[in-house]
Amino acid sequence: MRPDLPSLLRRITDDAFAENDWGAPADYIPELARIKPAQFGIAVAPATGDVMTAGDATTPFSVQSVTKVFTLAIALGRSGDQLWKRVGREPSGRAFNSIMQLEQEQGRPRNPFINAGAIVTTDQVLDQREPKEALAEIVRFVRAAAGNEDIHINDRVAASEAAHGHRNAALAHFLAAYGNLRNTPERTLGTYYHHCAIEMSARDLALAGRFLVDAPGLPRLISRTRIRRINALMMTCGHYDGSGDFAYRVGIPAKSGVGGGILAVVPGIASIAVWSPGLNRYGNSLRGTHALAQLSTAMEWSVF
Ligand SMILES: NC(=O)CC[C@H](N)C(=O)O
Repeated sequence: MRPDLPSLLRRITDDAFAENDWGAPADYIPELARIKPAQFGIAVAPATGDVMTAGDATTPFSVQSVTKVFTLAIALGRSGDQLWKRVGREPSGRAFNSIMQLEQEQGRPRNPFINAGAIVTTDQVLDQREPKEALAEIVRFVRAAAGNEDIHINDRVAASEAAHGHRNAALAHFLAAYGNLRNTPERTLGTYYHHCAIEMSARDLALAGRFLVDAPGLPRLISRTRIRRINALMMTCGHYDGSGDFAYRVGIPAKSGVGGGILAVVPGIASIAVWSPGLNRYGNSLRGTHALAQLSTAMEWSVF
């Protein structure tokens, strides 16, 4: 028998706080490095009924790479399958910020969820517009999905990343060298850092993820075909070189970010967000991954 969800969320949260090993926050973005690791929040937004939360579920955090899901939806909405000429749909088997593969594969990133692929997606969303117009579109989309007009970009986090963004700058320049960037590396990177610096709580993120659940009555921001495809990419590529292990342990489409957030989707059933800022060796939330494994096992939510 499946357990009662609110008490399961409380139990998962108690288990997280009983642990000693929280992992380490991202150290290459100074504004994120100083966040206390021992924090944990979880939220489940079911297809029908109210959102349920436990732990630090209303504390805002930097969603970082989780925004790649939203920018992908927007890029596909603006230019459809044209995007796939510039970026692939295969797992990379490499770290999110790997440079080597991009050179080997002549500037066409493996997928839209590694940094190189997300920089291309951002460039596509930017089109020939001013960065602030593209950012306004991204923030509007996220606010509409979450139903919260207060969601915003933390400029300090964006500036902190820009000041230390040598690897991303290298990736953007590689892309430009292979003719796979339409805007200057500086403009595209500035836009990319700012959308990565969107801040919201686990509760808001779970609500924002409902557009990928595909159930009657939920906000319909993109077509069903696109929902299915974005979920497929989240399943295969959402955790970088940890994607196989995540599918094995959790078994649902999900996207992580170095701010410690993970957005996960149980198709037709619920959107889930967890946040715990300490990361595992793949750069994915350590306690967050563990919590999702507990939740999907107890609820029998694995799609397999
Ligand atoms: N995995 C992540 O969340 C990485 C996002 C971060 N902004 C970066 O570009 O490095």
